[in-house]
Amino acid sequence: MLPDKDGPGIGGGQRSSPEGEDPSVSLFREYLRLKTVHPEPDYDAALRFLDRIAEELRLPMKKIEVCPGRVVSIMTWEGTKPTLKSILLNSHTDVVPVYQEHWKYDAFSAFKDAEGNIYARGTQDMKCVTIQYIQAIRRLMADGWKPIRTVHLMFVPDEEVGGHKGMETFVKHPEFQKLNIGFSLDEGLANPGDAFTVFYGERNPWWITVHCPGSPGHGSRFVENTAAEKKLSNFYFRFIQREKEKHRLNTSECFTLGDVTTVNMTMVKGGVAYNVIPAEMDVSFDLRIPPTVNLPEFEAKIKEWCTEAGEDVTYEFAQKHMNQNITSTEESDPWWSAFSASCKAMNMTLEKEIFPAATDSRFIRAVGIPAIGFSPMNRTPILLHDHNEFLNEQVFLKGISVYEKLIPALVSVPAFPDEA
Ligand SMILES: CSCC[C@H](NC(C)=O)C(=O)O
Ligand SMILES: [Zn+2]
Ligand SMILES: [Zn+2]
Repeated sequence: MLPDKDGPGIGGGQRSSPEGEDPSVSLFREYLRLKTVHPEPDYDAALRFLDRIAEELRLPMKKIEVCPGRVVSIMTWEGTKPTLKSILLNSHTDVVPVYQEHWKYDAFSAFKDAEGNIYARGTQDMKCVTIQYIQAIRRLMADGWKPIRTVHLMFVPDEEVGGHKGMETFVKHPEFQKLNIGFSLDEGLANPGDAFTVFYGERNPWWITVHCPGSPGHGSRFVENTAAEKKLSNFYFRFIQREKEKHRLNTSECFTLGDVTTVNMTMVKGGVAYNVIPAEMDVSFDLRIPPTVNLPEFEAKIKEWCTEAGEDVTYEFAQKHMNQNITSTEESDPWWSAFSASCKAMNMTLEKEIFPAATDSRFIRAVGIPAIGFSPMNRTPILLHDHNEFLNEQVFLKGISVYEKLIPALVSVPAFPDEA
């Protein structure tokens, strides 16, 4: 017996689904209620939920504990030609914290308003995509369709805190090699217009802390060479004044945020009292650098700005991604051609961009696997990490139909000469 087309199959039964609601929406809302929120995500709840789905779909589920308490789980739908390269459908299970006082509803209640807008942390980033993959697979199974290439649904922890105990470590694991992945899909962003955005690369995240030592003393005196005044501000202005990037972004028609460098001062530390000049001030920056920028040259500039600010000014990295691989979106590329043709057949307009922030796709691309960032949400404001994150149920449901076409298109990419 095949799983039911929409609702849970064996052992399922619709759980607490409001009258008349699409079972896919109910499943989505159930997943949104799991508190996989940092700093202490309830990953066990997510694993129990995913175990149940694997049972319903009758798919084997592999679990690999990449770090203590950090499990990557993989459901595998074996293809009829399992030696061919597989398709990875990746999603992260964690979500970022909320400022509950700024939300209209409880951020973990998955409240649905009269317009069908579902409010919860993770509606856009990226619990929607997880459930859309699952429900598309469920429908394809119910139709009796069989994949040629193997499909892996992967669920990873800790994307929101840099992926060190998640995808970054897992791509180096022998179990990752065994998956024999040829092409990967992962998260993208909503698009407020009619089009859908697809991401073929990402800016490199660099998180830097600059240490500025200085002369201490009494807060009432003229003190030379203080940490804050002479060094920190020197460095900051050198850094920011050289950034003409906002102007470049605003004056070029074809640029999006992913094409320019951004620098933001995000943390300042130092000082013990109003009247004690601190012996050191530390300032941290979040830099995002497009794949076209020469990274060693960029770092040389940072070094120079430090030296100009003061001989003893130093810096250290908390995050330094160096790989600049991008995924081909040439029509001659078989993966892209299958992806874009399938979207065209669904009358979807695609806008190709560099992702302005960072996702786990950067680790996938870094090991040489093509990856596209795509969350099928159009006519939706970009609200990831924001207050009142929501997704409309109709947009969500449309996304399932999109994957129902997209997955068969990707698994049907003919064997490459080296796969035969
Ligand atoms: C650099 S690791 C943190 C990942 C996070 N991703 C997103 C999509 O917000 C970010 O870009 O800040
Ligand atoms: Zn995300
Ligand atoms: Zn996020």
